[in-house]
Amino acid sequence: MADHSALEFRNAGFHYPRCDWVFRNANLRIDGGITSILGPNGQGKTTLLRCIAGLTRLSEGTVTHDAAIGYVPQASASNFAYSVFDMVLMGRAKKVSAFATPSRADAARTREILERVGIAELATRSFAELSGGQRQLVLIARALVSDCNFLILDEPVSALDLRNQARVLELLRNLATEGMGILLTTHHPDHVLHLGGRAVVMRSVDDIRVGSVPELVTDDVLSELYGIDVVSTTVDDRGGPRTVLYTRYDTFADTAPAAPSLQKVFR
Ligand SMILES: Nc1ncnc2c1ncn2[C@@H]1O[C@H](COP(=O)(O)OP(=O)(O)OP(=O)(O)O)[C@@H](O)[C@H]1O
Repeated sequence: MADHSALEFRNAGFHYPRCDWVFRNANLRIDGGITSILGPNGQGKTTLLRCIAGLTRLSEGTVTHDAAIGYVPQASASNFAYSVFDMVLMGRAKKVSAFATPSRADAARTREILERVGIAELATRSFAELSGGQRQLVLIARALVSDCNFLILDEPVSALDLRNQARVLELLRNLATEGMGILLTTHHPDHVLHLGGRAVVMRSVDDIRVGSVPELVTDDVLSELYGIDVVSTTVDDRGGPRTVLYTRYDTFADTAPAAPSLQKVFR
């Protein structure tokens, strides 16, 4: 698996028809390893991902990459009556020539990935009848079976219970160790600390920062980004001291969202 793929935005901007810019003047380089995108609701995380994956065309600027991208959308309700096995097998479509049927090797790879994602027992179930969390795991499997080398995931754990969140985080870390590039959006800064690597912080239309997680994902940045007090503390974990985040939910009413003073935090 290649470990040198990079995604690059130059002077990139996007707006929906007859709407304001979602982002503009974005210059970002995202290398292999794990990169997590943080930003408030509606800031443009999904739009940015879709532009990087080539599913949505930029309004200005360029996006370049040399990666085979696997895209995992947010899991949503579905009427697809396909079995889970067939849904995942469809991820092989690019590998199967037109009018050909999937080979034994395609089916074997599908079984292997179902095992790896921990959903082998769902193989014969109808995708339409799955829970949101189960669907999310199936969509991850469908991207992986394409043998991509850069996985782009939109809120991959948003519908998952704690154990399945841990399962997906572990899977992403292992894939990154094997050389897969990982780019994800999340509303869980604690997951970003756990994953390490790099972060993209979407602060405003023309203020998108990239940096290492320790440098960028700090109390001050998070508090100003979400407009609520977030404090980090150190706990003794089995592996030694670990930084964890504590959100002071009771500060909701007295904290202004996204204060302009964020500039000083980034300086
Ligand atoms: N099809 C569309 N047409 C017009 N505006 C859109 C469309 N899709 C999204 N938007 C707007 O673009 C902005 C960015 O949306 P996007 O879904 O990328 O944000 P996000 O950061 O992923 O949000 P969330 O965290 O809530 O998932 C929002 O203001 C949203 O209302």
